[in-house]
Amino acid sequence: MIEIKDVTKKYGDFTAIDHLNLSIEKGSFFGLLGPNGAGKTTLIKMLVGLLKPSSGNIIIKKQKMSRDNTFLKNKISIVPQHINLDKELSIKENLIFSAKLYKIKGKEQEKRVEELLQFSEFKAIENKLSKKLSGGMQRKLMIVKALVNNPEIIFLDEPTVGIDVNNRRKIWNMLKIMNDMGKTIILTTHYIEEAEYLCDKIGLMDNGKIFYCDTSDHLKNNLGKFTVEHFNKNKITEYKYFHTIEEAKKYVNTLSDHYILRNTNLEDVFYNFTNRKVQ
Ligand SMILES: Nc1ncnc2c1ncn2[C@@H]1O[C@H](COP(=O)(O)OP(=O)(O)OP(=O)(O)O)[C@@H](O)[C@H]1O
Repeated sequence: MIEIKDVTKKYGDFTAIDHLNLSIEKGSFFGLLGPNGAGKTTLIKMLVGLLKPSSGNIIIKKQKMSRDNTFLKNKISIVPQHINLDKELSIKENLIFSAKLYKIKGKEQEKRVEELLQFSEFKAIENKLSKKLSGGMQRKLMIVKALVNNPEIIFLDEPTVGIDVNNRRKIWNMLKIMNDMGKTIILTTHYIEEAEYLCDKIGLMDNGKIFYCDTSDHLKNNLGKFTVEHFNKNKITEYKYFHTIEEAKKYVNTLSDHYILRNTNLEDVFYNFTNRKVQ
């Protein structure tokens, strides 16, 4: 459904995206996981036509994405990193305003807004001004707003950044339901748990490249399902990875220092490749 073909983006002399290739299938929930500055936002902006690649092509539904491809722009939606609500408008008015931008009018507009208010459980507080909502609720409203044009593909740039665990869970549940409804979802995150919980495929991103792309289980199993973390004599943490618990236990029996034996996570995979932490 989405093909990124040898895409590079330069800001002056600086290469933010470096000859990147990627395919994303219809109906998938794809995560771009990487630390600040990896190039995630730049890539998302190119995918939605807000930025032009310096070279290479982005093909969505067999069409080249560009700033003026209105056919494609009607099939997609973006939930940006910054709050894009009109804070002086109520929840319902924000949705109506967004519908108007897509030229959805009359009875169709009423029906769509009503459906979204029900789906999001905002109905009971539909007249509340969006500036009175908590940060988590504002993020949730941004996602609901992105559904107004009934998009096939939704791009979310760090959708739960700075949100407490409780509201994060609520947003995750909503995104799962949207994916179950058939929407293709692409999100960027630097939260390991978010990528692991939501995404069926994850691209590990650093320095403008996706250096590894697979399911969360494959990414972890290829490294070794079990991790032993221990402080060596120089007080430096060393990590060793094992495919079976028996191998891991055999190894810890040889250690005299303090150690932790645990399941491998995506942070380990990322660190093993880059020597850097995601978070
Ligand atoms: N308009 C710009 N001009 C120059 N450099 C930029 C511009 N936008 C981004 N960059 C640089 O490109 C690199 C990638 O930035 P980008 O925002 O895409 O990363 P990111 O992974 O989304 O990080 P974050 O989560 O902090 O947004 C960074 O080094 C950033 O400083």
